[in-house]
Amino acid sequence: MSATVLLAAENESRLDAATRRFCLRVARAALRSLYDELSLYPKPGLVSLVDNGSHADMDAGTFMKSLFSLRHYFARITAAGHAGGGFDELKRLGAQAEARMLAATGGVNTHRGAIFCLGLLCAAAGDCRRRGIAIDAWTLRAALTMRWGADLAAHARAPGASHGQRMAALHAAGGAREEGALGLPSVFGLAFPALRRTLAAGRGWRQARIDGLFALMAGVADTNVYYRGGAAGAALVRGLAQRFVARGGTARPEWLREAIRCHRLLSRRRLSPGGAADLLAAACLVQRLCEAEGEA
Ligand SMILES: CC(C)(COP(=O)(O)OP(=O)(O)OC[C@H]1O[C@@H](n2cnc3c(N)ncnc32)[C@H](O[C@H]2O[C@H](COP(=O)(O)OP(=O)(O)OP(=O)(O)O)[C@@H](O)[C@H]2O)[C@@H]1O)[C@@H](O)C(=O)NCCC(=O)NCCS
Ligand SMILES: Nc1ncnc2[nH]cnc12
Repeated sequence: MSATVLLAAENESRLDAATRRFCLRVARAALRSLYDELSLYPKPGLVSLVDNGSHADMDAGTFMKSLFSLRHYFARITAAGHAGGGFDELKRLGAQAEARMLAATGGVNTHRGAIFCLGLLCAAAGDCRRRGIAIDAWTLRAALTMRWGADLAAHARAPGASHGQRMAALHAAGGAREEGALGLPSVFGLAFPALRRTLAAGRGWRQARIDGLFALMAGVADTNVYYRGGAAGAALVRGLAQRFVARGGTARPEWLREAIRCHRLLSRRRLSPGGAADLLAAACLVQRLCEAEGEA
């Protein structure tokens, strides 16, 4: 990826070479994080490189097309955060990215939640960089809430009839909008700590992502699950994940067998925790940004 190609449409003339390299580094970390999520198996009901889980209209190829279509977006939204861009600017870039994703996938929504959550994290990284602040989980969250928190709260209250908004009204499930308004609590408070704990215990990146995903499924109001399975489906997903976590997650030798059993059960019921998948990718991005800062 060349910097000129990635950032051609916006900001290019205003960015110095070091900032441009920074935006590209963040964009690469975002794409790798989406791949971290896609390539993980088993993921209950979700698409992976192994199978399509609960989905008839998408497979790993659809996700790869979607991922590729987002490569310019993550660099641009990082640059927008760096330039002190307001919420309307971030929303505009996100809406463009959604349109590209839908064009690339033939109209299938693969990454709407990820465009939102990872986009906000990229913008927050840009904001930290502009202010000369080291990037870590705390500074990213602070940048997000201080810079765009009020607009995100208003965005969460806006009326509308998306799947997410209908589920929020029916089941009091917050979904992506509430996540954004509260500064991505499921990323910073559930998934990222789970990733860190498993890595600190020496169990490796695959197990870390599995523990991160189950922590999210146990704790998140995923509007995608409500949309497909109603309150009973959401309770089933939460209950399975809570049991997996309570038994020690991947610390137990039987974890893989149990995770595959959950995957088969949710796939049979056509339940898909797509919001949790997007939030897992966001937590992977926080981890990757923290690692990159450590190496810088
Ligand atoms: C804020 C927006 C993301 C809109 O959110 P809203 O809730 O109003 O709208 P939805 O159109 O329903 O999309 C929300 C997507 O967010 C994911 N999600 C769900 N719960 C959570 C959660 N707790 N936290 C984070 N993310 C969550 C979820 O994405 C996954 O589901 C996809 C499939 O969804 P869907 O098409 O509904 O499902 P199917 O079952 O396949 O439906 P059928 O095919 O059967 O019809 C899956 O691939 C995941 O991606 C929801 O889809 C946002 O749109 C917005 O306002 N954006 C502004 C632009 C922007 O992003 N700007 C950048 C930063 S400001
Ligand atoms: N791997 C996946 N399968 C289904 N929906 C998703 N949304 C985001 N990632 C997903």
